[in-house]
Amino acid sequence: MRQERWGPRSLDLDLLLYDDLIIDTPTLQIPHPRMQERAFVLVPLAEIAPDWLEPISGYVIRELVKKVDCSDVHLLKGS
Ligand SMILES: Nc1ncnc2c1ncn2[C@@H]1O[C@H](COP(=O)(O)OP(=O)(O)OP(=O)(O)O)[C@@H](O)[C@H]1O
Ligand SMILES: Nc1nc2c(c(=O)[nH]1)N=C(CO)CN2
Repeated sequence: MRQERWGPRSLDLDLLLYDDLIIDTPTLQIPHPRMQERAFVLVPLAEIAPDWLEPISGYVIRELVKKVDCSDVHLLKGS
């Protein structure tokens, strides 16, 4: 539970992609509408699924990650 939008909460699950489906309902949007602008989503996603097509933009993840500023996303030391 959390008190404010984008504030701390115990668990946050965001569904990013499901195959090449596009779903747009009041309670579920897939692809996640803000994934394209989020380096903290795209950088790790590009590690595991670089060739996955984001069906709204028509770009694969390895291309989307190049379009955002990734300077704040770092691997933790030792990983
Ligand atoms: N792809 C999706 N993944 C997760 N929740 C979704 C998705 N599409 C729609 N929702 C809806 O969004 C609600 C969660 O909204 P919430 O305000 O917690 O977003 P958030 O995770 O804080 O921010 P953001 O959506 O920007 O990552 C869920 O209750 C769900 O109905
Ligand atoms: N760094 C970071 N920023 C966010 C995150 C998140 O998981 N990490 N989740 C958000 C809403 O889902 C919004 N902003």
